[in-house]
Amino acid sequence: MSLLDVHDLRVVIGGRHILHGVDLTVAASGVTALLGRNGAGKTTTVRGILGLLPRTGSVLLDGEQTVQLATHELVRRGIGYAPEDRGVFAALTVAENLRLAERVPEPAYGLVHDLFPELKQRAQQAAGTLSGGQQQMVAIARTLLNGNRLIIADEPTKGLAPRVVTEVAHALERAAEAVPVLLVEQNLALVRRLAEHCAVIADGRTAHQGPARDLLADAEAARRLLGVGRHEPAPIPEGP
Ligand SMILES: Nc1ncnc2c1ncn2[C@@H]1O[C@H](COP(=O)(O)OP(=O)(O)OP(=O)(O)O)[C@@H](O)[C@H]1O
Repeated sequence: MSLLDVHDLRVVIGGRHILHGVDLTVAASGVTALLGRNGAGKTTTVRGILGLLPRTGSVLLDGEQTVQLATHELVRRGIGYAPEDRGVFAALTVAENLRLAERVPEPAYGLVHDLFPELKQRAQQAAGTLSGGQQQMVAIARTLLNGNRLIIADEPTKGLAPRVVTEVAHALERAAEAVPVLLVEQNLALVRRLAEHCAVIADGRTAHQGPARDLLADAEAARRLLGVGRHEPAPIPEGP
């Protein structure tokens, strides 16, 4: 079953056609990975889905057309977004960052503190003094507060040390038990561990969709679509 069905998504920026027809199905549970080489159009796809860029095509959320909706309406309909730059307010505390994200009368702090006990311990710490991994946890935690139907996480492990990648992977794995996740990711070890389904974008269109396991097991396809294969990343340990 699918939660989000994107068909023929197109985005033009400054007269340049960035997306030429992206098709993407996000499963109603677990993690769906959005893959592609640098500059393929992954972030533009996410920003198009969220209405942060002018777009055409079809974006069905639970069967309902949303491509005409503004971003704040999509947020109200339950799409949570952890952007690539994390969007954390550095001068505010962890607690203040979370409070600013509250949209519902009873935010799910129980779930957030269960998944990220460190954020409870660091509630009064300025978010700018957190490590990259901890800031990423704030970004993911914000998406979990409001009972969202879908979380979109854009390269949550980018620039993080391997040990921290493991922590974020574990957090995402647990988050996906509560809410379906669309995960933009270049780290194939993380995709292998977390994602059941995947879509690959190349040059602004969908080049492949299917079970993540099948793509990662096909070295020739992975090399052709993702430019990887000879330097397999080390597996991410279970944990922590
Ligand atoms: N605001 C913009 N103005 C002009 N070109 C843009 C803009 N945003 C993205 N692009 C171009 O669109 C293409 C796709 O960019 P996008 O950021 O979606 O790729 P990506 O797959 O997310 O890449 P990465 O993995 O490097 O983040 C790139 O060629 C990029 O230079």
